[in-house]
Amino acid sequence: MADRVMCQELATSGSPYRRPKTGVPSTNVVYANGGGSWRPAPRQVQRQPRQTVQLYATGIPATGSTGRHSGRADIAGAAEQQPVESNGAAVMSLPVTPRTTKQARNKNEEAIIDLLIRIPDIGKLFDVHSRIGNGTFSTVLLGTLRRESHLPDSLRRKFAIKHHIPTSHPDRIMKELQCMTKMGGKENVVGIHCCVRHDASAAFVMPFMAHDRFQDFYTRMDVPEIRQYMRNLLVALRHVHKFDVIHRDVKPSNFLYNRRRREFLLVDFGLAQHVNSSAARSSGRAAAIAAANNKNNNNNNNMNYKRPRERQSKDGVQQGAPADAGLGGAVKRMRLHEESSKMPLKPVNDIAPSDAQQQSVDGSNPVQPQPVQQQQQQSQQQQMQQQPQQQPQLAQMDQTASTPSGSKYNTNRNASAAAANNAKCVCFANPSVCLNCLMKKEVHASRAGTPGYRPPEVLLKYPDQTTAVDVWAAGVIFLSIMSTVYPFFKAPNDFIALAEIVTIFGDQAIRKTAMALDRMITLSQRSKPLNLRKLCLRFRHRSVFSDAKLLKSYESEDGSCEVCRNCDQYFFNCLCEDSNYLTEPLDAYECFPPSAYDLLDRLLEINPHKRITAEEALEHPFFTGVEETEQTERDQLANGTPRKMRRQRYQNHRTVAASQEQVKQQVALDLQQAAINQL
Ligand SMILES: Nc1ncnc2c1ncn2[C@@H]1O[C@H](COP(=O)(O)OP(=O)(O)OP(=O)(O)O)[C@@H](O)[C@H]1O
Repeated sequence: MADRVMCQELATSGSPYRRPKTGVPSTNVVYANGGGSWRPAPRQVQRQPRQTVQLYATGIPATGSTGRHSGRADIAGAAEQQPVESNGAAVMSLPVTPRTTKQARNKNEEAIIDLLIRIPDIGKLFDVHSRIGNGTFSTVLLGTLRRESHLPDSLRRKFAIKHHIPTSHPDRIMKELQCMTKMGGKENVVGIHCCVRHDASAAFVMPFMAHDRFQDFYTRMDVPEIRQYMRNLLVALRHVHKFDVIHRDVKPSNFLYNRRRREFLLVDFGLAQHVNSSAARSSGRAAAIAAANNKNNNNNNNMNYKRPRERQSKDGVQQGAPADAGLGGAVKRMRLHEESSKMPLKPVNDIAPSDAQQQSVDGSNPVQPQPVQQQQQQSQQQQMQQQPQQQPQLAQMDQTASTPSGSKYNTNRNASAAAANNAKCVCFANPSVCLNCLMKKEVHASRAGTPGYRPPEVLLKYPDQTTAVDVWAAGVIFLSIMSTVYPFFKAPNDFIALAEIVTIFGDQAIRKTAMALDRMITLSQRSKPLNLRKLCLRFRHRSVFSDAKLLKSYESEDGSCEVCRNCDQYFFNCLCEDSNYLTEPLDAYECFPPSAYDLLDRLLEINPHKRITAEEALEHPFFTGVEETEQTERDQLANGTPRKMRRQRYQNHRTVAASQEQVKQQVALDLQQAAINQL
C-alpha cells in the first residue's frame, strides 16, 4: 500500500464529467495561447486539474533523489529561459542577452567577479567576458585565452567556463567531469578542455558553441530541419547510451543548436547516472555484475599497482590532457601547480567499470578505480554473496522484504506478498503508519531531471530506470516542435505531471505500464487516448481551430455546441483516437509525413521496456525514408509552395482526418520501401 499512486477526479462533484456552458471554450487539455504554452482552461487553472494524482501515505513514502528544480517555483518553462548567445554570433564585448538592463549587467559583473575571486587561476588564464547561461547548479561564462588577447576578436578562441556553485557536492562535479572526459568531444556531446579547482570552487573549461534559443526557432523549422535536429539529438543520445549512461536532463536548453552553422551540442551531465548503478540493485544480475566488477578491478589492480596518491595524480594528467592540446602549456603548469598544492577531488564509483573496460578496449586511458572504491565494491559483493544465506533470517524479521518475485523493493506487489504471509497492512483509516509498513524498505527511485521531461517510469517511482528516460525527453522535445507548444508539459508536481500523461495517452496505457513495472496506480475515472496527429495539427493551427467563426458554423440553433466528454473539446475539434464525431478535416494542414507521427509515438511509448532506443530511432523511416523527402521536394517543385499545395489538398480532400489504421499502413509501406532501398 505504501507505494500506491492514485488519481482522483476533483474537478466536479456529482457527475464525473461537466459539459461546459455553450460558447465557453472548454478544454481540459489545450487552448495554447499565443505564447505557445500548453495550459489547462482557465477554470481548471483556478480549480484543480481534471486528473490529479495522490500518493497514499499509508506506509513509508517512496523516496527518491531530489529532482532538479524540485524546490523551485519556476519549472520547465522558466528553467528553459536561460540567456544564451543568439543567431550563432558570439560578440564577446557585448552583453549576450538582449535584455541589457542595469540589473542584468550587474548580475553579469557579479558572476564574473565571483568566478575570479573564487578561482583566481581562471583570471590568470582567461579573459572572462560575460555570462552566457545560468542554471541551478552553475553559472556558465564566456572566456578567451589571455595569451591570445593580442589577436583580433574573430581569431580568439572562445570557451564556456562552467562555474559550479560552491555547494555542489564534489561527487556530483566529479561525475560530470568523468562523463565529459569519457564521452565528450564527439557525436554532438560536449567535451572538456580542463577543470580548474580552488578550495571549494570548481570550473570546467569547455569549447564554446554559439547557439540559438529554442524559443526562437521551434516554431520556424520545416520538416527537413526538424529531421536534422532530431537526428542530431538522437546521435548524441546514442553515443551517451553506449556508455550505459543516462543523461537525465535532456531538454532544449541542454541541446544547443546553431541554426546558421547547423551545429549541435548536448551539454550538462550534472545529473548523469550510470544505468547499472540503480538497475543492478534490484535485479538478479547484481551478482553477475559484481563478479564482472571484481574481475575488472582485479585487472585494474594488476595493471595499476601505484599508490593512491600517484594514481590520482596520473588521473589528473589524463583528464587534463586535452587541455594541453587546446590551451597550451599554461594550463598544464597551472594544473601541476594545483596538484602539488591541493587535494584531488574525491573519486566516485558511479561511472561503471564497463566504461573503464571500454576505454581500455578503445585503447584510450582508463580512469583507474581507487582503493577506497575497490573496498566498497568488494564489501558490496560480499554483501550480495551473503544475501542468499541471510534471506531466511530476513524473511522472519521482515516478511515484506522477501517476495516471491525476488524484488526487494517496497512495491505494492510486495505488499500483497506480505499480506499472503499474514503481514497485513493495517494503515487504512488509522491515524498512524502500521508496523508492517514501517518495516518495509524504502524505494529509491531517482527523480532527477527537469519537470516536464520526466517519463512515466520516473513519475511512477520505478527504481530500475534506464536510458529510456532520455528517449522520452527527446520525444517531449519532438512533441513541442511538432505541436509548436513549448513547454508541452508544465505541471507543478509529479502527480499532476502523471495526470497530464494520463489525459493524453489514456488510463489503460498507464495502468498496464504500472503493472509491468510492479507499481500500482489507481485512477478515479477512465480516459481514452488522444490522437497525437490530431493533437499536433490542432495546436499547430490553433488560430484556425479556435476561431470563433468556426465555432459559430457548428453551433446549433439554440447556440449550443456539443463537447466531447473524453477530450473536453468541441466535437468538431475532437482529439480522441477513436472518435465518433465527424471532425474538421486536418489533411489540408498536414505538414508532416506519417513516419513523423509514428516516431513520435515510439519515442513517447509509455512502457520504458517497449520504448524505442536512440539507436533504433535513427533507423526509423522518418530518418531513412529518403524517398519520402524526395517525393515532397518533387511535389513542391511541381505544385509550388507548401501553402499552395495545402490549399489544393484541402480542396481535393474534404475528408475527416486519416485514421490511425491508415497511418500505420503508410508506415508499414515506408518500412518496406526503406528495406528495399537498403537492399
Ligand atoms: N559549451 C557551451 N557553449 C555555449 N553555451 C553553453 C555551453 N555549455 C552551457 N552553455 C549555456 O549555459 C547554460 C547552462 O549550462 P548547464 O545546463 O551546463 O548548467 P546547469 O547549471 O546544469 O543548468 P540547468 O540547471 O538549467 O540544467 C546552457 O543552457 C547553455 O545556454
